[in-house]
Amino acid sequence: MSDPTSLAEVRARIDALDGELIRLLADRQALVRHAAAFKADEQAVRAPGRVEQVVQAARARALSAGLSPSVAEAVWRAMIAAFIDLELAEHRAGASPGAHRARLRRPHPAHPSPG
Ligand SMILES: O=C(O)C(=O)C[C@]1(C(=O)O)C=C[C@H](O)C=C1
Repeated sequence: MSDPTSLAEVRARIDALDGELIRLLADRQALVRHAAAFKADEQAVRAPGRVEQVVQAARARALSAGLSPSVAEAVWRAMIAAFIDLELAEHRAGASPGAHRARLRRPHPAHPSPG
């Protein structure tokens, strides 16, 4: 990666990377929602053993990619916590990923779609 020559360039490159991260996170979210549909209860949704496995894998990958392992761990723990909240909400609603998408497409009562 070439060195940026101004703060504006740094920020433009960060914005571009954020766009890629958002696309990747949307793909990850779709998989997480499918995972929720295979789980029987809240304990299975939380899966603390799996969380530790994913975090340790992120630390190891970070190390070989030149990313600080502690930054990777903090980011992964925050991301997984958010996905667990999403899975729990889906579980409590008793919804499949398809049903959830249908719910998301429905206009919010406070913000009806125009026309
Ligand atoms: O692996 C799972 O079971 C997931 O639901 C994915 C995921 C994750 O975001 O990596 C989310 C919630 C936890 O249960 C564990 C891991």
